[in-house]
Amino acid sequence: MSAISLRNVVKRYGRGPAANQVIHGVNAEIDSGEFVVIVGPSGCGKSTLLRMVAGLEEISGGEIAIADRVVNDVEPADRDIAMVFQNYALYPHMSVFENMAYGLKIRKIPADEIQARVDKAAKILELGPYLKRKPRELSGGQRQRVAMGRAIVRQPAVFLFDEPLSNLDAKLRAQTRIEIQKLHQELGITSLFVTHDQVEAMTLAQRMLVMNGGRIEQIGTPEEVYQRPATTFVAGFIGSPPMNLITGRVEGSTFVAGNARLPLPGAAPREGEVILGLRPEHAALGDTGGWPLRVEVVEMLGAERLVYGKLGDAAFTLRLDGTLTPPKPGDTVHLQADSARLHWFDATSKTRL
Ligand SMILES: Nc1ncnc2c1ncn2[C@@H]1O[C@H](COP(=O)(O)OP(=O)(O)OP(=O)(O)O)[C@@H](O)[C@H]1O
Repeated sequence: MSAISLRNVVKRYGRGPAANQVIHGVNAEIDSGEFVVIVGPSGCGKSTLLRMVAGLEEISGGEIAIADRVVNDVEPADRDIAMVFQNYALYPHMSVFENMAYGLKIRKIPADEIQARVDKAAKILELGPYLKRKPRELSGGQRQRVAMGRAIVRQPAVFLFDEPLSNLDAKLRAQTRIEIQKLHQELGITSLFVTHDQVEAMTLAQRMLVMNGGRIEQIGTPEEVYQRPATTFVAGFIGSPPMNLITGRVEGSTFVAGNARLPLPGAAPREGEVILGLRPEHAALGDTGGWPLRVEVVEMLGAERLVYGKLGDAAFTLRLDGTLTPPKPGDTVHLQADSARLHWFDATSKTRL
C-alpha cells in the first residue's frame, strides 16, 4: 500500500494565460513507514508540493492520495497528517504542555488521554522539565522539539516537515537530524521532509526525490543518487564540493576538452560530444602521465584539503586527504581516475549515458 501517491500533480498560480505553472506533472509513490526527502534548489517547487499534500494549496491538476484515499478535495484537518514548519508556529501565550495539547483539545480528546499522549511525547523528546515554560523561555532547538511533539501527539498517518531545521545553527541542526532519525526508527511514521540542503537530504532520507524547476530529476536511495546521478543537474547538486562536469568530445581513447587531451582509463560509452563527470574525491594523485592539473588554490579544511585548478581551460576540484603533502599553487599534478568512477552524460539532454 502506498502511504502517499502523487499522480501527474500539477500546480498553477493564477488563472488563464497569465497563470504561472510551477509543478509540471509530478509522479511518486511513497511507501508506508518510509522517510522520503524532497530536495532541490530554492524555487524548484518543493514547498508547494508539500503544501498540496497537506491541503494548504489547491491542486491544479492530477491526484494526491493518502492511504489510498484521494484527498484533492479533503480539508487539511481531515487528511490524517501533521505538519512541522520552519518557524515552529508555536502559540507564544501557551505553555509547552498547552501547545502540545491544543490540537487534541479542539478534537475533544478526553483530558486523561491528552495527558498520557503529551507525557509520552515529552519523554521521547526529553521535554519533561519544560512542560510549564512558555516558548520564549526555550532555546531554538527546544522550540523545534515542541513543534515535533505537537505533531507526534496527533498520531497521524503522515508527518510533513517543511525545512524544520533551517532556523537552527549548524551544531544543533546536526543534533536534531539525529533526533529525527531516532524518532522515525521508534515511531515508524511515514514522513515527507522538504529541504534545500543536500547534506540533510542524504543523511535523513531512505529515498530522496530530487527536484528542479517543478519536475522530478531523480527518485532513489541516497546511495543511488550519489553513485548514479540520472542527470547533470543531480550530479552537480548532490555531493559537496559538486562533481566536476567537463564538456568535450570522445575521440577513441582520448577525451578532448578545449585544448586538453586527456587519456581515458577505459572505454567511453560513445564517440563524439559528451559531458564527463568525476567527483573531487574520486581522482588520485599519480607520479606521471594521467591528466595534468594546473593548481591555482589549495584550501585546508582539517580532515581534507581541496585543490582548485584547471585541466586545460576546464575548472577542476580535487579533494585530498588532509594528511598528504599538498601541491602548491603553480604546480602541475597528474590525476589518475578509475574508469568505473567516470560518469558520462549526453551533451544535449544532460541525461546519464
Ligand atoms: N502564492 C504564490 N503565487 C505565485 N507564485 C508562487 C506562490 N507561491 C510560490 N510561488 C512560486 O512557485 C515556485 C515554487 O515555490 P516554492 O516555495 O514551492 O519553492 P521551494 O522549492 O520550496 O523554494 P524555497 O526553498 O525557496 O522555499 C516559485 O517560483 C515561487 O515564486
